[in-house]
Amino acid sequence: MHTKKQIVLLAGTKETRIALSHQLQSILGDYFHIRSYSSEEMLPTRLENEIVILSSYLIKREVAHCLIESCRVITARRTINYEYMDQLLQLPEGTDVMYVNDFPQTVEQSVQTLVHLGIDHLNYFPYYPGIPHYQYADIAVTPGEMHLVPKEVKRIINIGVRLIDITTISEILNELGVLEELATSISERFTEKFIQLSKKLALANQKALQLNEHLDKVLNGVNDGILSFDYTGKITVFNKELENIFSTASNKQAVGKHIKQVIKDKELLNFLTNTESEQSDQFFTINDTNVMVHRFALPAEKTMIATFKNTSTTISMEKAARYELKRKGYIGKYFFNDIIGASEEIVRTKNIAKKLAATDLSLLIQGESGTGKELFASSIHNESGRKNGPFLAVNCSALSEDLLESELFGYEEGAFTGAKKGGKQGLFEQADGGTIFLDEIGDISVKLQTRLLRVLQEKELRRVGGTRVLPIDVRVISATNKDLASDIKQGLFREDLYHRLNVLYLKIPALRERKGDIPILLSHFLKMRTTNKMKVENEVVGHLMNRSWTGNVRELKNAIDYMLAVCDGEKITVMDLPQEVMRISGFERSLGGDVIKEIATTSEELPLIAPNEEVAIMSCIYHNHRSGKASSRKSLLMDLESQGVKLSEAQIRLRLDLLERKGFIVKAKGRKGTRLTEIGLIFIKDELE
Ligand SMILES: Nc1ncnc2c1ncn2[C@@H]1O[C@H](COP(=O)(O)OP(=O)(O)OP(=O)(O)O)[C@@H](O)[C@H]1O
Repeated sequence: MHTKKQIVLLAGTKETRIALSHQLQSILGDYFHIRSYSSEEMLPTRLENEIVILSSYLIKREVAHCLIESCRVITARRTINYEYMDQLLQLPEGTDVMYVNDFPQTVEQSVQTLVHLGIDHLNYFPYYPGIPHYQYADIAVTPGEMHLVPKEVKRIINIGVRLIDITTISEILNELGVLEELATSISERFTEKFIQLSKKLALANQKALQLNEHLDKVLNGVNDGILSFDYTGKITVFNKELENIFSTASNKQAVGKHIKQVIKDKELLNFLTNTESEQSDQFFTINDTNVMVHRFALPAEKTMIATFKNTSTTISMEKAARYELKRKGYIGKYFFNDIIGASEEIVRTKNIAKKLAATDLSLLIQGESGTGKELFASSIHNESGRKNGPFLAVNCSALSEDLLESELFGYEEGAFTGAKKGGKQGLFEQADGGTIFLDEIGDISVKLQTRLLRVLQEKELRRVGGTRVLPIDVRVISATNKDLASDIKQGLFREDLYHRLNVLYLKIPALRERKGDIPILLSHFLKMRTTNKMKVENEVVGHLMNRSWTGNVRELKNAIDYMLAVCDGEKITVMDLPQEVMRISGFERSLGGDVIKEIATTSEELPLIAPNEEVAIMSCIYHNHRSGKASSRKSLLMDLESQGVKLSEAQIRLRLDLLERKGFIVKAKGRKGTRLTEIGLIFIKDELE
């Protein structure tokens, strides 16, 4: 049997032994048997008559004891492993790197080899264990000696163990007497390696080109102008939008030029190039286009970047976004100007509300039903920093607990039977970046209170049936007409939630506390509802003023709508008042003469009964009624006189007419005389008590 000739490889470390024996195996393995040892592991005791290859002259002394003179020793010259060179070639020109190896000599040799091979675009700083001083760099390059790299280094490039060079390989082949035979295939093998490396680099280059083209498209596709230039002032990016703003012929022509050749506006140039200034945004008008310029530096790249935002496009984009919100109904309809009233109470409340709008804190609005809580919530949103975001109003008492939960927090697909495919966004998610108005918050169940508390605390939510946690940025304005403090005492409302909602507090005054606003609200709602110039009888205003308006402005608005519907022509008379207004206003009389004068310009001059006269007449009719007598004008004249109220018969007739219009009495001719109605009876009994 033909036995293969042997070669022995002696190396210092195990890693070198493996790498070099692998290299020799791939070249000579078909012809020779290769044994390998390292001094780090175990060396053979004695080598005789062998062809021995030493990995480096540095190990000569270490291995001398096992080499007999009869051995033919070849010390390998080593070179870098081309397979990994692409990593170095891809580093930008002038990059600082530390070159790390085990000894000063190996470091020096390797760096020299790299430079000779043309990999000379990097700044190499030597490093080996025990080096007295060294220059630090973020990147370390090492031929497999990763463990020697200082810890603080950010990136390590392993270029692999240095391999035996082609001259040593030739020497070995020569020694073995096979140089002629194998020279061609071996040099082809080396060439193949170079081709592989070139291929790798070409591919990387191609990828970089593709990426560049892609980035070019992205830069030219964006709506903003983008400019970048290096610290010498050379323009590196000048996108299409910028070409439009500056009306330059082609953005390609600007790239490579000095910034001063392209931008002539001194103030803009100064803003872009002044590295001392901390200001990063400034407004400019360039060729009639208003732009907001934002600049920032990339110090590591020695580059300045500036973006140019066309403000009119931004405004129309904002308008489009607002339109979209409006289409969905997610917009605050009311502004502070829509809150009508000149009373001290409402003016003060509006002033406080404007201040609260400037903050981003949760707010609890308290007020009776119909006082305008939603009006205030919407106005606060529209005056706040969130005004361009959505405003969503939810009436918490209008929905069942489960429905309200899924409406507020949304749900994932399959959360419950009937859940929509793909799940559903909740109102909180849809209000992101804006304000959610939770009306009638006092009506939500304890379960929902707990969920809401979590959302307010964590500023994130989980949809019903979901595990994903979604961050949310929503200002919560809640409102109630309940006394939440007493609900807390009774355990109906969580105190911790109350404090979260009630960071800020606003109380809206009831309409009866600011009756002076009634005539203004009346004329406002009339203007809103009709283009006709309506006349209103003074007495109507008197009745409106007398009522306590438990339903507040909403109730007043409804009453006005009613009167407009039933009135004849362009005049609202006392006959048009809704019955309940008539009935109750009798109890709550606090007629203000001034107010009547205010509205008098648009109303018919109708005399009113002075309150004392009204009560006097009504009490006379009442006494007659109790003793079963009818009241005639004549008897009333005498009865009134005895009470010290002096009125002529004609004056009494006029007043009786008015009392009849109010629904307090019914006049009949003859024996029946004037009688009290049910309402009249209630009124006078109440007055006399
Ligand atoms: N000061 C005001 N000026 C003009 N309109 C008002 C004013 N206050 C309330 N309104 C009107 O009254 C109606 C009720 O207002 P809003 O819905 O804001 O009251 P609310 O307090 O939120 O009621 P609820 O407690 O029933 O939810 C609305 O039509 C609103 O436009």
